[in-house]
Amino acid sequence: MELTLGDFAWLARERLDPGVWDFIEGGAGEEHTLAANLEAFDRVRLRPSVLRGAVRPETATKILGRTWDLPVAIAPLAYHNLAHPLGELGTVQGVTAAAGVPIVVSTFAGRTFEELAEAGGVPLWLQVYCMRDRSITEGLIERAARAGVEALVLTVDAPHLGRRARDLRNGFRLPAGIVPANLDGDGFATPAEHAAAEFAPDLDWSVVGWLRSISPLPILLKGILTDADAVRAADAGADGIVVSNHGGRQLDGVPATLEVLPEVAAAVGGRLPILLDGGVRRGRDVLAALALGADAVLLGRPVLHGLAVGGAEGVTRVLDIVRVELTDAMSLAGIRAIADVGPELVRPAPPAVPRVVAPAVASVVRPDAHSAGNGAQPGAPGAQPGGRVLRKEDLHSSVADPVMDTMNFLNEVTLRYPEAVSFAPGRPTDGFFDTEQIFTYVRRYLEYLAEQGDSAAQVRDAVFQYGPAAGRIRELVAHSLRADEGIDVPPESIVVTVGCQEAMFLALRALMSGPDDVLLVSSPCYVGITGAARLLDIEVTAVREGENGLSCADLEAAIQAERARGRRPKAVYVIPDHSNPSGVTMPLRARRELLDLAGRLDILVLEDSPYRLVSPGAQVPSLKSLDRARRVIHLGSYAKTVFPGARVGFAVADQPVLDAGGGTGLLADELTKIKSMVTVNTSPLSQAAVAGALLASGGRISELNAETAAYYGDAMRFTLRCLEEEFPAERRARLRMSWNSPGGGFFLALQVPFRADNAALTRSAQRFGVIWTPMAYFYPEGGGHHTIRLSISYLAHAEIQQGVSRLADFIEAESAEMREQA
Ligand SMILES: Cc1cc2nc3c(=O)[nH]c(=O)nc-3n(C[C@H](O)[C@H](O)[C@H](O)COP(=O)(O)O)c2cc1C
Repeated sequence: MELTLGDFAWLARERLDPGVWDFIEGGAGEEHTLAANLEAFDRVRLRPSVLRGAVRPETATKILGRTWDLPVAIAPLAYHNLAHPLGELGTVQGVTAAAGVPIVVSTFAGRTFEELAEAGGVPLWLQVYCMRDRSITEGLIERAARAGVEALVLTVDAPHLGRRARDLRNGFRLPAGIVPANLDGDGFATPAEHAAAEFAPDLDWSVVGWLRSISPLPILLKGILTDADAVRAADAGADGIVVSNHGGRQLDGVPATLEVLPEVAAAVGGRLPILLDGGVRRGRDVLAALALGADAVLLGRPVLHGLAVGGAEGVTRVLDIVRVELTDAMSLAGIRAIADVGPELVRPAPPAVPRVVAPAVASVVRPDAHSAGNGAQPGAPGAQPGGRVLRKEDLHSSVADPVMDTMNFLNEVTLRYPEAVSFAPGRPTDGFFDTEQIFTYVRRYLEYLAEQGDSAAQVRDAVFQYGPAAGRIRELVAHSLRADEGIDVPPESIVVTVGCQEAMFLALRALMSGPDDVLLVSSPCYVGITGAARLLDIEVTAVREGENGLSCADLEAAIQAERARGRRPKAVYVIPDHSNPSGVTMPLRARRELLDLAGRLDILVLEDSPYRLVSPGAQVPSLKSLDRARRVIHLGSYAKTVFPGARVGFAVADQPVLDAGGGTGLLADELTKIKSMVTVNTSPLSQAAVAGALLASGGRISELNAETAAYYGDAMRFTLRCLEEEFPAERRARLRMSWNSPGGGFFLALQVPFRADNAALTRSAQRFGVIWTPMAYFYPEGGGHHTIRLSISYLAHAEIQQGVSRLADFIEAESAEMREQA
């Protein structure tokens, strides 16, 4: 059961399309003002008077000659039908059932004034945006007045709409069929564009006189934030003002409305009624606003939340909650009637603490059931008002880097559209996992230790205790590398890591020693390496990949260019086999050239190759196996070959390191030192499981994966066949699309004529039930906007077939839309 308006917010979020949720919830800029509105109310402390006998407080109040059941009206909100098909009709019905309070109907209402007047018994006011073409505004006001509207609320803070990042990121457009019911014309689909074209940008105070000249209705000005403007409003003849920052949707950085209220109230000195909106979420917030000088408040987003959750009844419940909370607060504070509320009710506010507001869908983890039910405010699950809150800008800049957020959006889309076929996850198929295997593997390893002569206590400690930082299973890894890959290195040159990600991190930390050091990467590039570089403040230079992976000529040019700028390119990172994300494989000749270039230009090569042994057929020799000059640091992973839950990877770092005293060690020793301060050691239990798998296959991980590799190979071929069938040559040419045909790995790259960004992905998931990864995520220097990454590893044939067919519908629709816009 919903007990607070916060409960309604959570539920609404689950029900609404993410783009619509962001449109409703979002604010301008970095949403500081949006957060400030809420936080200002959080900081208010009330001073109750006890033993006042206030048994049943009276909540009615009189505004502009009319009695309201509560000092609360409904703020103008465009297009209620985004929240519920009933639109404003539901709001009117819901409010009528709850309380006699006015509803301010937006210029952009989705229902006609006539319908609304017919539907309910509460006063309707009209919110007015003044258009460049005043005859439109005049016509709107006349029509509203004929339908019985009782007051005009001119919005004065919107010469155009504020820059709302969420809408821009989402490419938000009003869904088909959502149009203003009381305006003629078109071009409404993108509210910001429409406003820029149609709103009068040059209004001055004379607009009040103009309104007065065309309508006898009371005029309120909405969007006043300073004492000076409040006085001007009174002088210009306004009948009331609304202290508002448009719910944080216009100029980001203006103060919370509650903060400016006392100064405005003092300046107005009772000449006009003062309404306030922005952040009212509880009955006690109403009391706080009244105590600080408002005559009433307007309720904004919570009304849409109620509508989304339960239509008209939802709106009734939202208002009921406000009424119950207000009555409760009045009664506990010893207040009998609204007229008794005065400044003595509030204590001076404690200092501001930044507050978290409902975050953009693009960057959140879904609310869990726990936080949905406990009345927490949206976006701040578990946040304690007054507790320590950190500012993001005070944290390391990497946390605000889009590269760190890329996968969140994908996860969010995947969770939101569980029915969609997803070509996004690069995870291994579950088909070959068997829970019993883990026990078998661990047992196998422990038996091996005993066979090697370890005592019972040593065997026990091998899994129960911390282990050596460099790893316990280095001999087995070395043996397997020799047997499978022809990589012949001593065990001491190996460090067993927590996944390959830690191996990358250690290698970068050790190699990159100064601000001029540069890491070269291919572009597109796996985000794990660019993310690790970002965490370590390492500069990355991207080199465009061709059909055969990195071109050595381009790489050489990039290295020389960096050197010419006084920088030190130290290493290049490559995935030479069936790369993530592009699926590209470097031919043998290119590998030899790369090693030659590394020698000539004195750089190291970081080779990451997780897909080799789960790909069908013979593989091109790895760079490390061809490396005769210890130029290659091989970064290994058992995620695809054994199982990702083990989180076991390794680095082969056999490069000698000389110290100042002339001593020599291996780079692996240095990585081990760093590791001891990062993860101490890789879980011995996980190492035991991986070691068991290595032992079970005599070190030949390729043999262990023969069936798996055949499965992935088959999935790749089947996907390519489905693409051929869906897009025969003629259709492919018409749509200007193409794709590559990797012989293994998990990924392929599809070129499309339209922009394959997050907005397109959302449309694809929502309307066509198919999810993919925008390749642009993987371009460190920007680009890839017309490419899609498809992963084949996780889907059965039937899903692949259905997914490709949905993809075809999506691509047709996007291409048609693109043609229309051209
Ligand atoms: C989805 C949405 C649409 C809005 N549409 C309008 C509008 O058409 N005209 C207007 O003056 N204000 C509009 N506003 C601003 C509200 O009237 C109000 O100032 C704000 O929502 C109050 O803050 P709150 O949502 O924190 O209660 C809109 C706000 C939202 C959230």
